[in-house]
Amino acid sequence: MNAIEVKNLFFKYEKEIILKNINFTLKDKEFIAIIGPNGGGKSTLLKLLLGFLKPLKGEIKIYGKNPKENSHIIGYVPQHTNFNLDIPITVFDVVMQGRLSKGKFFYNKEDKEIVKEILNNLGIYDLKKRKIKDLSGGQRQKVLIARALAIKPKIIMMDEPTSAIDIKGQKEILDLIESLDITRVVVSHDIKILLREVDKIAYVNKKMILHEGPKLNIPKDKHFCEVELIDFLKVNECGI
Ligand SMILES: Nc1ncnc2c1ncn2[C@@H]1O[C@H](COP(=O)(O)OP(=O)(O)OP(=O)(O)O)[C@@H](O)[C@H]1O
Repeated sequence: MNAIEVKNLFFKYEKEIILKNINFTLKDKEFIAIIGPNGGGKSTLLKLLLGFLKPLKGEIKIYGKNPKENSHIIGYVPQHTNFNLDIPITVFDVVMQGRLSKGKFFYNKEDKEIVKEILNNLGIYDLKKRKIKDLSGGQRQKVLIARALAIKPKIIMMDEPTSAIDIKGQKEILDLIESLDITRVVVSHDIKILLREVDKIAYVNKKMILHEGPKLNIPKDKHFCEVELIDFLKVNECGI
């Protein structure tokens, strides 16, 4: 069974069509990067995959079901810059939200162990008592990834995970995403993601241009260079 199946997907907010005839599939544990210009429809596509928006036409299946029916296996990482820093909440509490999001108000010993293990795996165990507002952008992003992983998802969807983070933090976040042994959908402005072990690249600008692995070699891939991506990369040759 495919992790994601999108067939003939169309979407519009008001009159203007935002996404037109989008088709793609993603297998279990694959990694897709969704790139494209501002306003091209990347976040809208992510919201459709998450079940936050309904297609105008077409079909989306996440592990064989509608996104809403399978929301318990979808981890979502919003942009860390949207985090409300006025709430004096600790790292542990934020990550624990991932265990409590199924109508459960109290955590048990097992939940605590799961959260501890994730904090350890992500190298942020020492931050567990720190307030979110006192963390760097990169640390905050790791906490949001940890929260998404706490639901034990089969698939994780991330919106601009490296935005507003310094270069060292960006590398750490990309390393972390690469190391995850689950299906990954990452919307990004950051073309460095193209140099990572992605299985597919979707360039979204109303329509989608899909590039598939097995191993991507963007600079040498003439076909991909010739399409709109070259404008996006803002270079004359398709080097990154
Ligand atoms: N809630 C909304 N109502 C109406 N139009 C919207 C809404 N959200 C987004 N749009 C419009 O839909 C288009 C696609 O927006 P979207 O946020 O999906 O693009 P994006 O590729 O994620 O852009 P960016 O890279 O700037 O985040 C844009 O023209 C945007 O103005």
